[in-house]
Amino acid sequence: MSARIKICGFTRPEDALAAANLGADAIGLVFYDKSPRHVDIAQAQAIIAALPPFVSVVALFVNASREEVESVLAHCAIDVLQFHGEESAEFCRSFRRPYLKAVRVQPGTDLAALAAQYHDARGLLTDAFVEGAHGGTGKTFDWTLIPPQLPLPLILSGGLDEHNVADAVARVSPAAVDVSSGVESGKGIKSPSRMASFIAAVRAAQHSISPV
Ligand SMILES: O=C(O)c1ccccc1N[C@@H]1O[C@H](COP(=O)(O)O)[C@@H](O)[C@H]1O
Repeated sequence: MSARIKICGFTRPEDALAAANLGADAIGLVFYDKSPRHVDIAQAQAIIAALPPFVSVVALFVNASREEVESVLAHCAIDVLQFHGEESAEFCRSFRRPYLKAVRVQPGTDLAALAAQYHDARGLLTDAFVEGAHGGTGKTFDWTLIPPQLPLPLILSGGLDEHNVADAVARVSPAAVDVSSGVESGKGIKSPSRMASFIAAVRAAQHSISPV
């Protein structure tokens, strides 16, 4: 299986369209108002309207209220929810949508236990633990903290970029990778050339692991 690619934190329709045209499988929209990549519903609708068919739209939340999540779902064509805070499994599954649970990994994080807790998630998304931040920091973490066998698909994120993603794919064999800062020219502004290099690096790493 080739690693699927999600690029997160779009604020402009033209960047999301460029990502889709370059081959991204999914784009992420950040509904967290403390993020420099935050979008409101009108911005999200414009970004989604620019996309071609068969590109998944992921809505990212950090400890949002039920009403906030439901409002986004009511107004935007969202395929997958991504929860980046301390949301319970019960809360995540209550929307009856595919969801990803993000975990900020540090020594002692029990990923196997978290995979059991969020067993109905579409994947466990591993990000770097950075004190005081919920994600999108551009920091990597120690990938050896990821157990070799997890009962959920692993989505690797945290500080990935065009220079380290091939190594990450070769070492961790994730089901998918997720990147935000590492393909930007400024906060919330995605660089077409960095996105192209990132996607090419993932594909090349995959090809060297399984050439057919
Ligand atoms: O992108 C953000 O601003 C953000 C804010 C709060 C929580 C998560 C956020 N982004 C997600 O963080 C990871 C890692 O991002 P990076 O590549 O290290 O910048 C990724 O899953 C983003 O979707």
